[in-house]
Amino acid sequence: MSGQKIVGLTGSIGMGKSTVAGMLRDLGVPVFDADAAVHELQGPDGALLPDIEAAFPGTTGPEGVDRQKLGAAVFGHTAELARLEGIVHPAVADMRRAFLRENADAPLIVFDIPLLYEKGGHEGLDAVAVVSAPAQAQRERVLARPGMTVEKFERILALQVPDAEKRARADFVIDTGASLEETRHQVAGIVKALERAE
Ligand SMILES: CC(C)(COP(=O)(O)OP(=O)(O)OC[C@H]1O[C@@H](n2cnc3c(N)ncnc32)[C@H](O)[C@@H]1O)[C@@H](O)C(=O)NCCC(=O)NCCS
Ligand SMILES: Nc1ncnc2c1ncn2[C@@H]1O[C@H](COP(=O)(O)OP(=O)(O)OP(=O)(O)O)[C@@H](O)[C@H]1O
Repeated sequence: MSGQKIVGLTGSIGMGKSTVAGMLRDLGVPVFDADAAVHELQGPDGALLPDIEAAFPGTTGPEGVDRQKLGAAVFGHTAELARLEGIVHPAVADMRRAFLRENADAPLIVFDIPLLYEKGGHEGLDAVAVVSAPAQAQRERVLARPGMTVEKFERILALQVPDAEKRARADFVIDTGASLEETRHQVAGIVKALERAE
């Protein structure tokens, strides 16, 4: 056995997961970013463009997937979202396996998986860390994003396992409701604890 620890990092929309992933990388922890994998697969020359165009005509172009258009086609539409997931998720799983092979020697690695509790993906994880903040902070952060509307935010929230349930199921909760420094401190503490644990 290598003794390597694999930790899942998750959290609902706008909770600060990407920010925490950046803090982990700053500490030298390799982080697999499922969202970045999706962007690569859907970007210019992305491997999934032909399949997505066939399933959702008019949603791709030279720049890759038009995320506004594809989002409008799937968020709030169960069958369409399931169809898109059937195209995207197996390809992401392949990229995750490749990442694991490339980082076989790291004592601690993190899988940043936005939909860990929604779609599964616990297999092979030693622990799960949930990034969380008060609902009001989440709402303000998300609604400040370009292209976001209250309607879209609420549709996405309805698709996600509630924050309270994520917190209850997690091994670690990282609170992003206070300052970035406070969050950085929590992240460093968790990394230390995991690297020490046998
Ligand atoms: C439809 C797409 C193109 C819209 O892109 P857009 O940039 O507008 O939104 P983004 O990806 O940032 O998602 C916004 C929020 O919705 C959530 N969300 C995305 N996909 C899903 C889903 N399948 N189920 C529930 N929530 C989802 C994200 O976690 C995030 O909190 C994109 O979300 C997509 O391809 N989704 C399907 C693939 C998938 O499941 N990705 C999630 C990570 S593996
Ligand atoms: N203490 C904190 N920890 C983390 N993020 C914070 C904190 N305070 C403020 N923020 C801000 O909150 C925002 C969180 O956005 P981020 O992209 O990290 O969220 P996310 O959970 O990855 O979102 P999504 O799931 O929608 O992709 C950032 O703009 C970040 O600067």
